[in-house]
Amino acid sequence: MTSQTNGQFDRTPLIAGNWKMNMDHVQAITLLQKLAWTLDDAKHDYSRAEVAVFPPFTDLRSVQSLVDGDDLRVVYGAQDLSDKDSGAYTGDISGQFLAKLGCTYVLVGHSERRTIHGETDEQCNAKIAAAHRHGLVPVLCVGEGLEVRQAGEHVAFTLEQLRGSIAGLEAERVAELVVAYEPVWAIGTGEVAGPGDAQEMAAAIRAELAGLYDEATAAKTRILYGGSAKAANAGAILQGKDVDGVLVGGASLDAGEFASIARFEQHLVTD
Ligand SMILES: O=C[C@H](O)COP(=O)(O)O
Repeated sequence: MTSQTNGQFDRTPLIAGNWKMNMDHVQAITLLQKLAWTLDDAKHDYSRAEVAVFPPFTDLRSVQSLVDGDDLRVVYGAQDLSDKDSGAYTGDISGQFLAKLGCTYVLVGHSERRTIHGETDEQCNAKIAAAHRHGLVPVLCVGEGLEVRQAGEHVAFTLEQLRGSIAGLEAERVAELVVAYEPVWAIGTGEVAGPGDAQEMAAAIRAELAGLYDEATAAKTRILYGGSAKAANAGAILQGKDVDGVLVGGASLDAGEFASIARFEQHLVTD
């Protein structure tokens, strides 16, 4: 079956699991092993959907050992990074350390970082630069809260976050960037934006990138949806032609459920 999400632009869908502050390093091994076995059993084709997990920092060395030791195809990243490379920044984690742990990706500006820790677009911008200094691909999270959505200002709000976070970025960096649209009101609530809402925002983000850069660059950026995504709704969400994957929180803690999301092509509604 041809992927309906990325066909003409050859964007490989990304199914990303953000474990948030769940799973210690022992539990991480069990969860990742189960996920890899489930995908292997299903003969998952990773070229049709890339699978990434984002464990807590303290799990990353164990995850690296398992991935390297068992030659797993699942890739991984961290949930945050410092905008600095080293120095007196107690509690912060350098992108240099993440690169050394084999991370491919790093989340930047997740709504929980923005709302709980007060991260600004300027800080996200500096963190994206730090990620690039260390060869990590940033997954930039943007999205509006409920009041903004109810006021009908969700597109303008989200695009402003996008512009602020990527200011000054070169086109080739934008082409490899992953943007995750996560409406805050849909995170961990069971409320899921409709497939139409996800596609509306993904298209608006792509159009904004095309305006800031050019069509060819914007056509390469992968845009994900996040917020109460699960196997039952992933197929519909991923029907959107500009939606190139999902950033999954709660449902990524269940290996079977997350593997089923990665196998979303089975859930696509075909004519
Ligand atoms: O990073 C993931 C998002 O915050 C979505 O979380 P959720 O799937 O638990 O709603």
